Amino acid sequence: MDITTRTKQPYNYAVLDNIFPLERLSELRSFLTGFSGWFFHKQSFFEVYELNLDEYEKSDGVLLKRTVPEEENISFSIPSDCSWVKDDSVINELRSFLEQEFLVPLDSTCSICINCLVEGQSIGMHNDAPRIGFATHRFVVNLNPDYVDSDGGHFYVLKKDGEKPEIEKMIRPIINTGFAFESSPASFHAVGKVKEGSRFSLIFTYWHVGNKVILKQELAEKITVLKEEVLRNPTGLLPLILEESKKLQLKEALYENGNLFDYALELYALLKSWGCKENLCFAGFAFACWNKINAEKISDIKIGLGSDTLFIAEYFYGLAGNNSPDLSDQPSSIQILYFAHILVRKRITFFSHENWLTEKEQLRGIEGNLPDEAGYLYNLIYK
Ligand SMILES: O=C(O)CCC(=O)C(=O)O
Ligand SMILES: [Fe+2]
Repeated sequence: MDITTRTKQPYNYAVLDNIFPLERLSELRSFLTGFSGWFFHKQSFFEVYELNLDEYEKSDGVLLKRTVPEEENISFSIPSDCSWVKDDSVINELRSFLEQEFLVPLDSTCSICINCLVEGQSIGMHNDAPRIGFATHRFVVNLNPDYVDSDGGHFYVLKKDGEKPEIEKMIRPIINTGFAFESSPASFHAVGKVKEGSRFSLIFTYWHVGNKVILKQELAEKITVLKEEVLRNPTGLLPLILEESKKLQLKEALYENGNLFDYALELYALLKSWGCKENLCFAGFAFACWNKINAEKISDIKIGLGSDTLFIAEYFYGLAGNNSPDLSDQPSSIQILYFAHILVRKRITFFSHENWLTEKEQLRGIEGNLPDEAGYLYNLIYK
């Protein structure tokens, strides 16, 4: 494999050549030309035909599509001379490349898919910025022999600081060239309209170990459910807090990519689900509001909260204001609250390797003081 471009600007990416033995890709391309099991995938900014190889399993050398009830009497298979795309050796080699190129640890999961864009189709500008549990790194291999510029379907690396995107680099989707990149809020790219023939690309998708796909269920969905549960049956001080939140218009207050009310309530609900004492859970809620509301309003939210709750919240607020607080000599209640705060923010921020490293460093040594459920998440994200 040859690296023809390698850069961190405007985001981490590499342009590649001679990725696989050419015959392998030529065989795959010939097969795809006559393939009929495509899935039409349309979204606001793109329209493509997709072949999701995750739905296929190796069986006697060929790749067989797992049957789904609605397709009981159709079966799709990919011949043995193309089954190499799902070989562990291929998946592991590309993973190692991405790990070395971008200096990140990647999870064992890999998702593989083939895109086919026919005349008139394109993929509009997007960045694939990873939310919790979403893929973080991708390796795209082009599959088009005899490609000429008039075929269209160029791949564009885009830079978007302000309103107007600029073309940073154009890549022709010529067979055995490729593009590897790290998804982030800056990783804008697009595929121009196909003008002639069909444009195929083979895409390997990977996840950073700190943003594993199961975090969607284990964290994002769980937190949503927990929040709904506490709302359905508000006990203790919660009814009062909900009333105060309305007055404070927490739902209207933006926080990261969400609002302050959701963040505060999720923090409360997560701490509660870990079996934390009510005062610690409320301290979580109070802390979350501290930053965004003015001093007089804080006194409103103080109504009803016990002094120990306020003490924790106030103390924690001071601590969290410090960019890299040393948590190791803090009381365990503060460590737990800090960890919950990091987790809840994950749902409303984008994953980044740098943030993950900082968190890992900050949270070092607190593991033994976490409740079981929190310890499980800690291991899932930082181990
Ligand atoms: O099909 C392609 O060439 C690129 C698709 C894309 O946007 C991606 O893989 O993130
Ligand atoms: Fe993309």
